Amino acid sequence: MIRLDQWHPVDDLVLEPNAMSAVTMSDRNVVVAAGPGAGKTELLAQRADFLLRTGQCPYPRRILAVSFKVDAARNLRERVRRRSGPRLAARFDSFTFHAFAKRIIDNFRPALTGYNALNPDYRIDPKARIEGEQITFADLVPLALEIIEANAYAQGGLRQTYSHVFLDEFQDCTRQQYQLIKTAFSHATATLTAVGDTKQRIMAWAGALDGVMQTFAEDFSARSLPLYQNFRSAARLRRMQNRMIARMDPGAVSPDEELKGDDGVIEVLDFGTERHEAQAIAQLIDSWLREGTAPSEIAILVRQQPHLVAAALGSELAGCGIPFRNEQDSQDLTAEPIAALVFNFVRVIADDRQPDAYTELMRVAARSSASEEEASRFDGQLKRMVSEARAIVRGPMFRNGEPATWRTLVHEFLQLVSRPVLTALSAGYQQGTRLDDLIEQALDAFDRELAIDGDAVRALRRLSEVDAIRFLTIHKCKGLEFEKVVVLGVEEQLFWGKPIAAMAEFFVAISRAKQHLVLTHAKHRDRPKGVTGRWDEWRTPHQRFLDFAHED
Ligand SMILES: Nc1ncnc2c1ncn2[C@@H]1O[C@H](COP(=O)(O)OP(=O)(O)OP(=O)(O)O)[C@@H](O)[C@H]1O
Repeated sequence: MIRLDQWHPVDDLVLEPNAMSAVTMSDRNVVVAAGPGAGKTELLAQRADFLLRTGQCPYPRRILAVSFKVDAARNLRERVRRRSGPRLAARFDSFTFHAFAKRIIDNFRPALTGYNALNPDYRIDPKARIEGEQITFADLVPLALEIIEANAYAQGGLRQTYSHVFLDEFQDCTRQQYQLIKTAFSHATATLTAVGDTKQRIMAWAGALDGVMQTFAEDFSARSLPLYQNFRSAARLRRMQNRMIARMDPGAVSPDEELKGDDGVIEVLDFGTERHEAQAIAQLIDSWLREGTAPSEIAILVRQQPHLVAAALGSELAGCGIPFRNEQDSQDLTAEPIAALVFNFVRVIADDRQPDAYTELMRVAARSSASEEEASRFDGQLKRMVSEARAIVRGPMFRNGEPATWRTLVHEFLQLVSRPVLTALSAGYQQGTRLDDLIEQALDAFDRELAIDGDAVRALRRLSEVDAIRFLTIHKCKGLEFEKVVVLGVEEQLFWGKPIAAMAEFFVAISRAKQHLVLTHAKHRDRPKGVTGRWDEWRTPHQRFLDFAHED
């Protein structure tokens, strides 16, 4: 532990005065409002380090951080681990609102009564609620709230556990989520730090509370500390963001002299059809990769239906052998330890130059070994299984794109690892059919990728977080950043709805780019096969948004 005056920002980061005050604030709630790339998430990571290292969060108490998306929660957890090391980071719990609510339900489930009572092995299913047996994601926060409101033990437990609470992307907090935080912590000893940007408020349709940052400041007597920097984007990109800010929140505009410079690229590309668009963007991506840009630093953003809008680009990239991940379904899945285990096993079988995957496999799979002798026996069994499986997939009878064989091999491997080890991978795996559902989802995701070109190694690269470029909806890209961003389809037919909401989404999309932003539109997009709902073939560029790209 170090004294307060001995603490310096980790990695020698220079923090602007308000950021430094927010990071080192000892006993007051704080709300930090700032634009994209201002370092709000970084501020939380630095604050975690300050609190843990100086003992402001005294052992055994913990810090709770609540985000909206799985990726954002993981991002923050990893930043704290990198900054503070695993020992201190072990007292940092970074959850999504859903995961936080589920924890409360799992720990205090007997407090739920009547229609809300749940069996110990209840399931979560997006489709429907079945009394006692199954709830939907939308039920998680209200049920957790009911527990906290009614049960003094639950309330006391939370308050004793957490001395500090962080709220990331707070502008998108819904009424129920806010109520949960307020009920759990308002009269408590916990100190709260909320960060957000009202211009990035993109969840209004899902009930994000209007003016929640202001409400929080009043309810929690929080000190308001705005930030002014943008550490992410190059000058040209910042000027574009600034032109949008002038429209969305004139008071937050930066003075021109702070945004001078020729750094950064913005391109607006106009195409006749989605096929021309796909060919040109695939070529552009190919040139970026050849120049040395890492695949994980390239993102394709689409407002809605990325699997349809970006389908032509997906085929074009597959044709060029460029791995990509459509994160409509895989983003949350790859964060699951069981999916990582399944993919690592297939990786080791399909490609024998994967020492890291093999080591990871051993690390996870050998957990049940009680003694060295047992570990070495397990090691032998695993080696034998891997070499037999490799022989099968390299044998003359095996066609690479044959999903059934891969499934059998994976199931044999999981059996060897044993059920208790698998269920110990994550707290939720003991419950209901969650573990088996995730195994099936991982295998289905692999099958889908395998069906593209029948090549298991490429299928895995597409599922990887490092080797593949990412296709994301704007909602999924919140809080993330990339060197190169392509916003596909800046068209009236995609950016429809309430103008303020559509503008906020466009703002979130363009502000993810560090260096290079490409905005596209096509005049015509063929109706994809099998789509019977609304689909406009003829498209109009969203001129108002595209105009922000042009310097005056
Ligand atoms: N004080 C700092 N000095 C240098 N770099 C910083 C600093 N703070 C943050 N950064 C870097 O700037 C980038 C943006 O930071 P961060 O993601 O925390 O911004 P944010 O405010 O959460 O953005 P957004 O709201 O757009 O998601 C990151 O790459 C981060 O590492």
